[in-house]
Amino acid sequence: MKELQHLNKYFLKYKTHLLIGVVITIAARIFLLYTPRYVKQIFVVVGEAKSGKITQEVFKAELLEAILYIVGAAIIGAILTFFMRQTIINVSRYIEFDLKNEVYEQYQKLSLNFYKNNRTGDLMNRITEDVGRVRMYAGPAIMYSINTFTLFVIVIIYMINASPKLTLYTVLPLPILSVIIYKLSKEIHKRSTIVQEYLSKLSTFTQESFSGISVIKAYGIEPQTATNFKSLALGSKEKQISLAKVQAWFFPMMILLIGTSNLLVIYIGGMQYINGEIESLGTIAEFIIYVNMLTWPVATVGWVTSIVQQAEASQKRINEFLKIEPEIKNAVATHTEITGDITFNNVSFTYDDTNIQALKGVSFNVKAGETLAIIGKTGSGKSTILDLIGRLYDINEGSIVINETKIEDLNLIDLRDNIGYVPQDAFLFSDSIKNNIKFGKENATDNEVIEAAKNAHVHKNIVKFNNGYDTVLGERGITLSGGQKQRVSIARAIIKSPKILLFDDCLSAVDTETEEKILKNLNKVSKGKTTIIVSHRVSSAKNADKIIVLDDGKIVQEGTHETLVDTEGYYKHLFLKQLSETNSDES
Ligand SMILES: Nc1ncnc2c1ncn2[C@@H]1O[C@H](COP(=O)(O)OP(=O)(O)OP(=O)(O)O)[C@@H](O)[C@H]1O
Repeated sequence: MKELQHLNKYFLKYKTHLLIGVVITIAARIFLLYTPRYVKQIFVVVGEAKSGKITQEVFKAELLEAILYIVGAAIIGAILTFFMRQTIINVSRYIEFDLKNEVYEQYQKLSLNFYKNNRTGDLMNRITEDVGRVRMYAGPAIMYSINTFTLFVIVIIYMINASPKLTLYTVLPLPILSVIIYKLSKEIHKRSTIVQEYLSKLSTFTQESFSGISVIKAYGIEPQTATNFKSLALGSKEKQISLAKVQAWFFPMMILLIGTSNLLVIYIGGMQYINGEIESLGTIAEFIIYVNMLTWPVATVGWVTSIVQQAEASQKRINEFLKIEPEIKNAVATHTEITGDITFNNVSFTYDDTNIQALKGVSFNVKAGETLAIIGKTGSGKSTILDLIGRLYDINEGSIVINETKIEDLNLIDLRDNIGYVPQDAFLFSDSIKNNIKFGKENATDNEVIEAAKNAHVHKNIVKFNNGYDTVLGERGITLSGGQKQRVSIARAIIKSPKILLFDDCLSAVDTETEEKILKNLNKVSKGKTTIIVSHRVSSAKNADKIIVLDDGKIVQEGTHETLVDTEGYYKHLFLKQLSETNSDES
C-alpha cells in the first residue's frame, strides 16, 4: 500500500464527495436489510393466521404492512445504491482524470533522453492501463469494501440474534469462497497481463505496417507481413482462450458455494426447527436471503484484494516516472529578455545513450539580427548545435551564452518562446493546415496565417486544395509532398516571429528555384532576428553574414561566402561541385 499513498492527496481533495458516498453506502445497505426481516415476518403471520391465532383482518393488515416495508425499503435502497455509485465511482473518475493529467504534465517536462530510453508503448500504457487499474482501487475497491464491511457487520449481528448455531454453519463456506475468488482473480490478472502484452505487440505491429505501407507495397512484402501478423494474432488468440478458461470458473464456483450454503441453511435450519431450537420456518427463509446477500460481498473480498495488488503494482510503475527529475531544469522563475546574441565557448557535447561525441570544442558568435549558416558533412554535428540552442540537451563542457547570460541561467520558457525551430523531419499534426501553422502562434488571424504561408512559398499550393487552409492532414501530413510539408513547417516558425530562427536543413526537399524564393522571403521576415541555417547546399548559405563548416564535431572553416570560396577546403569544393551540377542541369 506504500505506493498507493500517492493517491492520498486526491482522496483529501475529494473528501466531501467520499464522505457522502460512505454515508450513502452504509444507509443503502441498512435499507436493503429490511427485506429478509419482513420476509420472516410474513412467514410468522402466515403461520399465525393458519393456526387461527389472529383474525383474517389482522393477517391482511400485517401482510400488507410487511409487503409495503419490503417494497419501500427496496426502492429507497435502490435509490441510495444509485447515489452510492454516483458519488464514489465519480470520485474515482475525478482521480483518474487528475492522475492522467499529472502523468502527462510530467511527461512534458522530461527531456528527449527520457523518450529515447522508454518505448512509446510503455509511456502510453502507464497513462492508460496503469491509471485505469489505479482507478479500480480508488473507486470500486473502496466502494465494495465499505459495502461488504457494513453488510457483514449488520447481517452477522442479525443472524447471531436469530440463531448462533445456524450462523456458524452458514458462514463457514464463505471464507473458502473468498480465498478461491482471490486465487482466481490473481490468475485472471496474470493471464490478462499476458493478453495485454500480446495486444500491444499486435497493435504496434499493425501501426508500423500502416505507417510503412508504401515501403511494404514497394518491396512487395505483403505476404510476409500477413504471415507475421497471423502468427502474432494466433499467439494473442491462444492467450485469450487461456484467460477465458480461468474466467469461466468464476461463476460456477460462486454458484457451487452459494448452493452449499443454501443447502446447509435448509438442512441444519430444518433440523433445528424439528428439534424446536428455532421457532419459525421464517428464520430459515431469512437466513437463505442473508446467505445470498453475503455471498457476493464476501466474494468481492478476494476480488478487491487482487484489485488492490494490481493497483499497487500499477501505481509503482507510475511513481517511477513521476519521481524522475527532468534533466533540463528551468532554474529561473523571473522573466528574461532574449535579444538573440548567441555565443558558443569551447562547447563539447556527448550523447549519453550512444556515447557519440557530436561536438568537440566548438566556438562561434552570432550577433543579434545576424544570419549564420552551418555547412558540413552528414553526422558532423550541425543539428546538435540547434538542439543545444533550444536547450533540448545540456552541454558537457564549455558554455553557451545568449545575451551575455549562460543558457542555463535563462528562463527556459522565455528562451523557447523566442525560438522558431524548423526541424529536419517536418512533423505535422493530424489537423487542418491552418491549425498546423497556427501552432506557432495560437491567436494568429487568418491573414497572418496566409502571410506566413506566402513567405514560406506554400500559399499557392494550399489554395489549390479543395478545402484550402482547412484541408485536414492525414497522419503525419500524408497528403502533402515532402517539400510542402517542409514549407508548412517553415510558415509555422515564421508566424511566431521569434527573436531566433533555427532552420535545420529544411529546404532539402524543395528545388533550387523555390529555395531561392523562400530564402529571399526569409531574408525579409528575419530582419532583426538571429537566424541559423543548417544546410548541405551552398545556395542556402551564401547570403549569410557568417558561415561555419563543421567536420566530425569541430569547426574546420569559418568566414563569409566570399572568403570561403577563395580558400582551399570543404566549402570551396562543395561550391564548385554544386556549381557544376547546376550548370549541367541547365545545359
Ligand atoms: N539523439 C541522438 N542520440 C544519440 N546520438 C545522436 C543523436 N542525434 C545525433 N546523434 C549523433 O551525433 C552525431 C551528430 O549528429 P547531428 O544530427 O548533429 O549531425 P548533422 O550534421 O546534423 O547530420 P545530418 O546532416 O545528417 O543531419 C552523429 O554521429 C549522430 O549519430
